[in-house]
Amino acid sequence: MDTIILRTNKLCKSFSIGGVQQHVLKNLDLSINKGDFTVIMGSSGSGKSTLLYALSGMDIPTVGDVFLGEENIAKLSNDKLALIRRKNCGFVFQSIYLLDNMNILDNVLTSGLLLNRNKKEVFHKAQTLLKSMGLNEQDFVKFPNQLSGGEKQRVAIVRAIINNPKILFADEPTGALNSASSTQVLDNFTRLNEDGQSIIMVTHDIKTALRGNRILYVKDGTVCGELNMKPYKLLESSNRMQKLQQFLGEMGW
Ligand SMILES: Nc1ncnc2c1ncn2[C@@H]1O[C@H](COP(=O)(O)OP(=O)(O)OP(=O)(O)O)[C@@H](O)[C@H]1O
Repeated sequence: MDTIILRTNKLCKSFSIGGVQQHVLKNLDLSINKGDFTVIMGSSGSGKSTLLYALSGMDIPTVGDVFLGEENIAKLSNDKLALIRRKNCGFVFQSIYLLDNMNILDNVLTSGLLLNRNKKEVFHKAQTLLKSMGLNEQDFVKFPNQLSGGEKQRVAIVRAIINNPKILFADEPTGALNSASSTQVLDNFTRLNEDGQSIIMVTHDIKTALRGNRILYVKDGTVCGELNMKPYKLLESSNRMQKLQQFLGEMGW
């Protein structure tokens, strides 16, 4: 049976601009299963990033609940929320926020040591993960401005997973990358998911979305449709593309 790791209950998010309320998410009920590679799609401005931020505790809903396991993260103090987020959530964004004054290894270690004080263990894990992402030992002492965009994003993924997050959240992680670098980054997401990592990713890019096994479509403040597919490696890509295009067509994309 599927295990639900994240669940919303009547999730609403509104913004007030100049006294005018904009209701972006409206009574949204959603469950995310452990091990899924969930992709959130929808037209520009439909609320994809707003949903991702509410699901991950990066932002607080206006009304409603978000259960991460048993914990309702919509109702926590800022301090408690920050701790829960650090323990359970990893983040990868389109803009790559590495610390420019630290080398690659230190960027990863800084995150790892926030939760694990065993320096030797964190050091070993950081090196292993960086290598598994295709980075060489010579790269470890380089600074972010000495790496390509794709290499930097792979470091950002390592930093996001160094503390074994329950869920890896990604917002357009290949949005700023060229095609070859995007493929490398996506191959790493696929590999992590095959190893059991639950992933929730926002994208407007079909090639990126193909990596998911569950595609959610956001429209009118809610999830108005979903497509379930076999994991990426188990369903041939032309078949996958056809299914996704048909689904997106039905959704009015
Ligand atoms: N902090 C904020 N303050 C005010 N309005 C906001 C804020 N964040 C988002 N919005 C508004 O909420 C709506 C949804 O934004 P969101 O970024 O979630 O959309 P999106 O589907 O991710 O769009 P895109 O694909 O263009 O990135 C937009 O109209 C946006 O202007």
